[in-house]
Amino acid sequence: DSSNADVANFTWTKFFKNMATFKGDLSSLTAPPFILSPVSLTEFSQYWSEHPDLLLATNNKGQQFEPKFDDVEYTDELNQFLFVVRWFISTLKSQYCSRNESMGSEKKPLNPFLGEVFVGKWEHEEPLGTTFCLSEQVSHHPPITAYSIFNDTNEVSLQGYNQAKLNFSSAMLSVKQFGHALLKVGKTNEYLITVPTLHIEGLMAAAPYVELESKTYIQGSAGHFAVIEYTGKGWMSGKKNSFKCKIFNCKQDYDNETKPLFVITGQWSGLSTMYTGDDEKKKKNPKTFYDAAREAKDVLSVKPIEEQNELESRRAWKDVAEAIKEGDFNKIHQTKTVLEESQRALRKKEEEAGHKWETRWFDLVPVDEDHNTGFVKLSSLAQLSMEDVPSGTIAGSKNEAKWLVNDKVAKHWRFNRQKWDEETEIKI
Ligand SMILES: CCC(=O)OC[C@H](C)CC[C@H]1O[C@H]2C[C@H]3[C@@H]4CC=C5C[C@@H](O)CC[C@]5(C)[C@H]4CC[C@]3(C)[C@H]2[C@@H]1C
Repeated sequence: DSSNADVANFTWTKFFKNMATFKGDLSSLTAPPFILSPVSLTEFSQYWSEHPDLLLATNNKGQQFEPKFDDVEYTDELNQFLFVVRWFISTLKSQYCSRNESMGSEKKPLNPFLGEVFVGKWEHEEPLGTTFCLSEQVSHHPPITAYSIFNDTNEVSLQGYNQAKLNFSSAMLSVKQFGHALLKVGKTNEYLITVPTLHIEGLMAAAPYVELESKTYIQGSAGHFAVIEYTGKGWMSGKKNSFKCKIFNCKQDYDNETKPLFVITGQWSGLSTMYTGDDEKKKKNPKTFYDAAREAKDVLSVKPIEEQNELESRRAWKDVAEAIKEGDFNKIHQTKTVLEESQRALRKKEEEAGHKWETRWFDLVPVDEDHNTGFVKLSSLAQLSMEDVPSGTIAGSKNEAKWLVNDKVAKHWRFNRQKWDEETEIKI
């Protein structure tokens, strides 16, 4: 009824007023209740594998990638690289559209507390075993989530971390992503994947949704290099959620503007088509690469709340999530305050006892001590910055210099498998 509409309008305008001065991260964004999501940001790590079959298919074990083009010379590494690109494209709809699908629009996720964890698994038909998902809020100021998704049976493991820096300018909310993903397949093959800048469209229409911009780079340890360029509605392609992916034998071929081996174009939230580098211009011999709309996602299985540890997200946020689902303003505020107060008390106690919070399954590793991952090698191959700058920043670029605060050694969050193996309290 009109009073509700008035409330909604009032909060939108009030919201824009305080957004106009808004800078920074999730915690300082005060949003009206109807835009709040009952889901914590720690849960977003599962969006890297809601098609676990495509993640596991990256360990292709010599299998030929389909669709196959007759005039291309395939190697096992090239095939594997194509499986990696298809898995990555398949993650985007979950990452950036799942709230629109489940709640009608993008919403503001719950801002995880330090040490909050979210764990679950995908159980597969034999012989594919189980894929585990671990997510941990390794920092609260600024909010940083680290994740690890691994399947020992199939020898595929993904790890990474994410920090989102929000910036509101001229009624547009833009989001710079920091961090990256590292995929390990089998004993030796590794892939570095960067994450794109995004912005929120539809804010004025009170139906916000994510549009991606800029690029993703994928660098394989065998040399293969992919550049994925994102565009949206009203840009060149005219359709929202569009991308063009060019695949090369190596970064140098991209730099020298050598014809790509393959070109993939379409929508990451829908249908995409694959061509060889020769055929793309003439739109000759197109083959379906992936159809995001057709593939049912495999939802992560998570323990019932009563079996969860107090640090697990859905248990910790249970009362707040219920208040949000009820749309009960006061109860949201009251239940949030309870959680925030208990966190503040915990921090104070730590301070008095003189001990810092220990992260549980992830370590913050200086880049010159990062010997357990291929990050340094892959970043060098792709000539990407290893500094603490937005994901996908080119090494030595003006952009890198702009974001560099001082010459401190960059550190990156890394999964410590031994800490997980020694975990006794949190079960999946
Ligand atoms: C009243 C308007 C209002 O409050 O608007 C809030 C809007 C919904 C916009 C702000 C929020 O939008 C959310 C979108 C979130 C990103 C979505 C996907 C990802 C990918 C994932 O791998 C890492 C996290 C990331 C980048 C999310 C970060 C947080 C975002 C930007 C939320 C905004 C607070």
